[in-house]
Amino acid sequence: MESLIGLINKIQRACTVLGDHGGEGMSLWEALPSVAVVGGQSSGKSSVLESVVGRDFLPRGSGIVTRRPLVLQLHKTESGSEYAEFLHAPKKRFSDFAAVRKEIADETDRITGKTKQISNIPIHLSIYSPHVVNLTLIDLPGLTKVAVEGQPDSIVEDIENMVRSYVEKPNCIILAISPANQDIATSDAIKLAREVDPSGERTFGVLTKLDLMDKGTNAQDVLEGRAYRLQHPWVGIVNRSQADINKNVDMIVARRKEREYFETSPDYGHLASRMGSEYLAKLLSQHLELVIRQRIPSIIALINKNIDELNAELDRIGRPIAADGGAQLYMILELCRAFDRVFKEHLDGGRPGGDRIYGVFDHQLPAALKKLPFDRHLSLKNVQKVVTEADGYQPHLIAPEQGYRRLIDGSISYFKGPAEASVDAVHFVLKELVRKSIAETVELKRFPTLSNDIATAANEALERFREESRKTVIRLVEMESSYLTVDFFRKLHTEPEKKPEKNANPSGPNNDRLGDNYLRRIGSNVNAYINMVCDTLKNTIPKAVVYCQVREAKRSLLSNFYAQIGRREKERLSAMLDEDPQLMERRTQIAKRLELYKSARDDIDAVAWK
Ligand SMILES: Nc1nc2c(ncn2[C@@H]2O[C@H](COP(=O)(O)OP(=O)(O)OP(=O)(O)O)[C@@H](O)[C@H]2O)c(=O)[nH]1
Repeated sequence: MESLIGLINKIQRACTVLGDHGGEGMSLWEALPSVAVVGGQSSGKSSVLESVVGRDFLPRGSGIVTRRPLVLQLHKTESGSEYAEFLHAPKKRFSDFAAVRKEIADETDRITGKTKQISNIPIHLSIYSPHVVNLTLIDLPGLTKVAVEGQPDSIVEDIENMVRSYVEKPNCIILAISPANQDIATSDAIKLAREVDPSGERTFGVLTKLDLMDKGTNAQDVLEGRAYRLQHPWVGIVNRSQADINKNVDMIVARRKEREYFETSPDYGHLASRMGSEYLAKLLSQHLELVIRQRIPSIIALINKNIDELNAELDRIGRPIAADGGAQLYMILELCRAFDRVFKEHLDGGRPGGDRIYGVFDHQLPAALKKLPFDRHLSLKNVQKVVTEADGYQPHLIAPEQGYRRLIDGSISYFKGPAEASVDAVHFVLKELVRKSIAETVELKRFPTLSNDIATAANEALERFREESRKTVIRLVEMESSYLTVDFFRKLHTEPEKKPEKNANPSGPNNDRLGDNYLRRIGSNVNAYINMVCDTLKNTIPKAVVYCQVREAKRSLLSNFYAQIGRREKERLSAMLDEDPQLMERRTQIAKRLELYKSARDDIDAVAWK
């Protein structure tokens, strides 16, 4: 049975290491049964604790000495020397209890400063001794009614709130200390206990200073449960008086004297076997064990629930990454592939965005082609200018071959603009899809560095594809200039030329040769040819763009990147898998917690069903 309390001690210590001392959520700490010592200032709390332990070790002084909760874990040893250990200084064994007292005071100041502030972060002290029973007690600051000098006015309320935060937990056993030389109706401890535990099932009433009661009065009414009823019997205590403390009266001696006091007391002799600090310690220990045993199923359930939640969170933020280079490379490749999958889904229609590429071909390109200034380029005036210039000093005899060529070349060069614009438009769609795909690849979320690297590599590749695509579409346009479709012009020749209407053009034959009709015909011939070229390019530019950019993006967006990382050193691979430091910290925390819960579960399994 004793090992049960030891078990809870162990879990409590682990909770403190993890920074779990209650607070938000349902923590393991809060599920563990504990005994909290509550009482007004000078009610005798420290004295009770010390006589339960059988040692002087608590700081004494005026004002609020206890300013942080002290979790006191008593471990019964079979034999050997007595010593104490603090959780915050695990390697140090204290066998001098005066030094323990000093360490408690120093450690209190470490968090609260030398001010008279209070803190709810507990100090953990373990005492190993053959003279104690296994028990965990929490010493809390004494309830007070007024702030003393140097303390903020809020201190009265702050202390009460802190004490309440401990005792209101359903798993807290309340050791309510009241001095017998005060009316029990005015006891701070009873007042608070009644508030948080109205039925009195987890409150143990302790009456101190029985020896200081006025002559002729006694506390039988209280101790026999008539003055204030609790589920558990009241325990009367006689601690060392201030004079005893000053005379350094030994604890063991004090215990003996206390025993004698009850045995010989005319008022309490009949209750002697149920009075005194030794009896109190046994009573608490037994009760604590009982409570722990009752709580085990719910503690296990809580542990399991916490384990499930932590595992779920780990799944969400990702498990820790492997340490060896091969595994890291594998992981990077897997992550790249995950990204690539999402990217392809965008292009292939599984996710939105790929259709915007078709929008470029279906809408942007035709609209740009339509806007080209052919009407200006093939205006009568310009046709005349180009043809005349091309003829030079010797006007053409049959047909203005050079003029045609110049007009056609000039027109075709206009196609470069829309062709390049299509390349750019598709480039930006692809870039945007890369950005989106990275954001949507859940596996990548935890790796900002790798996400960045992938984005850079993908964008570099897209830039290369764009350059290739640009060259190709320009080439397509230039090809149209380099060799004209002969058939088109041959057919023109066979069509009968419309006779100019009589008197329509009264000018001479030379004028007629470059007359409006003649020029208009040249213009419309060129225009018809350009329309044909335009129809061709409207079809071939998308083919070139898809071939050079979209198809390549699907096929080899990260090929260069793969080749690069394949050659990288292990250090650079781990650097690529760098994570958000907060996330890494959180994962470490979760791992620690998981370990605590799992080992607690194992420990409980091992002990509870013996
Ligand atoms: N005669 C006698 N004196 C007692 C008894 N209990 C406590 N005292 C004295 O009462 C004074 C206060 O006792 P503490 O144990 O320091 O009380 P506390 O509740 O811990 O006080 P704070 O830490 O100041 O809140 C000390 O001088 C004790 O010696 C008792 O049962 N009999």
